[in-house]
Amino acid sequence: MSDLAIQTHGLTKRFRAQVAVDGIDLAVPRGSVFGFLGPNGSGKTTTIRMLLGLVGATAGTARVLGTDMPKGLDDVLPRVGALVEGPAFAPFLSGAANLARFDAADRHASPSTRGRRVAEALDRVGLSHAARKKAGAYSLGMKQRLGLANALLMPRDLLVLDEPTNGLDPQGTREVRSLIRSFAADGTTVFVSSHLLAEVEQLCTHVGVMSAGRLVAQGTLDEFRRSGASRVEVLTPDPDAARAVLARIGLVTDAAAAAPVEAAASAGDGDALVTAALSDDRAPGGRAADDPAADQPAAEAVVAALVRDGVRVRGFAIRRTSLEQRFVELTGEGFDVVG
Ligand SMILES: Nc1ncnc2c1ncn2[C@@H]1O[C@H](COP(=O)(O)OP(=O)(O)OP(=O)(O)O)[C@@H](O)[C@H]1O
Repeated sequence: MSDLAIQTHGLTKRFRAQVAVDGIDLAVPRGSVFGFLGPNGSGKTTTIRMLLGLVGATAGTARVLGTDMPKGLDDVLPRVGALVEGPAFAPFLSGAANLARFDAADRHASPSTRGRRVAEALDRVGLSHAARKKAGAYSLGMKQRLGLANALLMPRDLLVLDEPTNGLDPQGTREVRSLIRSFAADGTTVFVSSHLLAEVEQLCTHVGVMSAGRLVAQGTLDEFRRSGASRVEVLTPDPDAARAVLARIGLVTDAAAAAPVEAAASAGDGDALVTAALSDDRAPGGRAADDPAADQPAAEAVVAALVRDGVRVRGFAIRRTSLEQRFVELTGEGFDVVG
C-alpha cells in the first residue's frame, strides 16, 4: 500500500488558452493534514476538482488512496469525504432531512442504518440541537458544519476540503478548524485548501504552495520554517577584520554598511554591523535540489572563528526569514496572514 494518500505527476488543466494547473507533482502523505496554500486564482479548486473526478485533466496522472484516477473513481469516492464550494442544501428541509437525502443518493449506504448515520454525523459536527431546523435558517457556520457532516456520513480515509472557513465569522472559523483537528486526530488524512497562511500554520502538518498554477514548494511545515534564508549579524568595531573572517569560513558578506550603526542597543562608538547570508534560499521540494547550505558553518562556529582572530564581537544574531516573508518570496504575492 502506498504511503501517499494523494500523488500526482505532471497534473495539468487548461481552459482554452489559459493554464489553470501547470504540471504539478503533489505528494500528500497518509495521516497528514496537508495545507494546499495559494492566492486566489492559483489553481487550488481546479486541482481539487480533478482529484475528485469533477473535471478531467488535460495531462498528467493522479492517484488517490493508491488508485489511479479517474479510472478508480467508483472504488475510491466512497472512501473520500469532500467539501467543495458548499453542497447545495434544500433550504426548506431540515438539516437531518438534507443529510438523509444525500445519504439516499449514495448507493453504498444501507437505508436501514440511515437514521443512525445522519444522527451520528450531526452529533460529530455539533448540530444535533438543530437537526430539525430548516437548513435555510442555519447560519453560515452551521451550513458549513452541515457540509462537513455530509462529508462524514460514511467512514472516510481522506477528507478533501476546499476553503472550509471561507466566509465564516471568527467563531465559525474556530469551530470548523477544531473539527478538522478532530478528524485528523482520528487518523483521517485531510487535504485542505486555503489562502490563509495563519490557517495553514495552525492546522497543518504539511504544506504545498501554489502560485499561478504551479506547485512552487511542498514539504512539512517544519521544513518550511527551516528553509528560509538566514542572515548573520555581527556588531563590531572591527568590521574589516570581521568581513575577512566570515569570507574565510565561506560566508558571503553583504556590502559594507554606509554608516556606523546606532540603532542596536549594545552599539558603542565606532561599532558597525557586518551581515552575511548564512543559508541558501531554498524551498523544500523545490527543484534546486543541491544543498549548498549543508557546507556552511554552525552559528557557534562563526562566533568562535571571529573571536579566535581577535575580532571584538559586541553583538551577534541570526535572523531567519519569517514564514510569511517566505511565502511571499515563493508566490511573488502578498498573503492574507490573519484569520
Ligand atoms: N471552468 C473554467 N473555465 C475557465 N477558466 C477557469 C475555469 N475554472 C477555473 N478557471 C481559471 O483557472 C484559474 C485557477 O482557478 P481556481 O479556481 O482553480 O483557483 P483557486 O486557487 O481555487 O482560486 P480561488 O481561491 O479564487 O477559488 C483561474 O484563473 C480561473 O479563472
